[in-house]
Amino acid sequence: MHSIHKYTFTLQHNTPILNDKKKEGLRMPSTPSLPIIDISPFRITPTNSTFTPSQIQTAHQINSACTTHGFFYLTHHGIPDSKLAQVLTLAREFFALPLEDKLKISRHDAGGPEGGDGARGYQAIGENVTGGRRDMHEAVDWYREWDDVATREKEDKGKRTCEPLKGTNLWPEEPSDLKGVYEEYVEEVLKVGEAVVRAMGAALALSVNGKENDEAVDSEVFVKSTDKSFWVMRMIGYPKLETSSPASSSSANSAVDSLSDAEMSCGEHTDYGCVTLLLADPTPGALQVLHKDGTTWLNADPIPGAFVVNIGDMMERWTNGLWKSTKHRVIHRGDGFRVSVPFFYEPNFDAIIKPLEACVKRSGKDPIHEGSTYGEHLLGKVLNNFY
Ligand SMILES: N=C(N)NCCCC[C@H](N)C(=O)O
Ligand SMILES: O=C(O)CCC(=O)C(=O)O
Ligand SMILES: [Fe+2]
Repeated sequence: MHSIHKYTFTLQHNTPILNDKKKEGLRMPSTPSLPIIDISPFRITPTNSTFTPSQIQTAHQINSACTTHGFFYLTHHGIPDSKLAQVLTLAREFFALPLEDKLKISRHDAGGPEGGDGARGYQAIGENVTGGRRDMHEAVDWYREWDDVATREKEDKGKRTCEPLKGTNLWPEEPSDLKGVYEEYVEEVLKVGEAVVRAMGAALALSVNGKENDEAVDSEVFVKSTDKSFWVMRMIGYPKLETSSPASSSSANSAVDSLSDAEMSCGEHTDYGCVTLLLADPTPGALQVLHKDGTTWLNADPIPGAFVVNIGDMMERWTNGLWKSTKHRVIHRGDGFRVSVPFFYEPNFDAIIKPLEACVKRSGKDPIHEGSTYGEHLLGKVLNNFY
């Protein structure tokens, strides 16, 4: 297949980024790249509880990817390339509009029934914060409509306020076809998310069950907890960072880590929920993934037609750390304006997430969390996300 050849070519250029300034110019020995996983065996809802050989193969690949990197490429997901291209083109067209037009869907007009600041809507450059520092990107966030959240009556018992997540999604008038295309995209990508968490359930069951555990993992556990996924879709625009530092070279290998005040397109973070399905334009070197060694950053350059997938905090909690929500960041010093559209396939807002008993045993560690709802975790994050 000609496409395989293309993938191999791309991955050979997935070289580690050096952190130590003194090593600048040297090349590290090649570090394993992110794996490529074909999800097609899990796109069909199972009719019985046994896995096919191709499902078992995919499940093993997922277990290995989630154990080592927490990141992988996903192919054969069923969304046509033309649709992916259209989503990115519309994002680019939106961000090219004058600021005053983009502010027509500002998040400052979106919060809850009373209006005011919310998490839904447009966020201008410098408004997003990661790790206490401003990010150099602009974005629009859409969430599952709040009216769909099943058991929200538990809210506001003096402990939390869901206000920032209430309100309705804000859609731009221009480009005029953005809303229709994106709403259709949400439907399609939700199915991909479901296939991925079904495969992850299988992966966990196959790797954990039958290994001196009293309890087994229910391979459908993630599907059940995401059947009303409180998803988030972000449309992000990244201007090229100014290369103000002398250490910065033309490549992504600049010793940016030694410059504690270096500008970030998006500072290092983990994602919050289950599974992130990232669609990004072809700009190389921008998205960087922290290697297991804790110091080396790997480029997660896009592969045409594939999603970059990573697991979030709730997966780490469920598996009691067997799988890690890996840190990543964006430093865009490449050419042009970069756009990406991550889709966060998350648990239901009120799903209680605690370490699975079988995973606790398998990990040989105490439970890493006592359990709480995904909504609580999300609110704790969202409230610190804006300047
Ligand atoms: N749902 C997710 N992952 N949204 C994007 C998170 C980007 C990092 C965020 N500013 C933070 O500080 O966590
Ligand atoms: O734009 C990207 O490549 C990744 C963005 C990201 O990590 C996020 O929004 O959580
Ligand atoms: Fe992220």
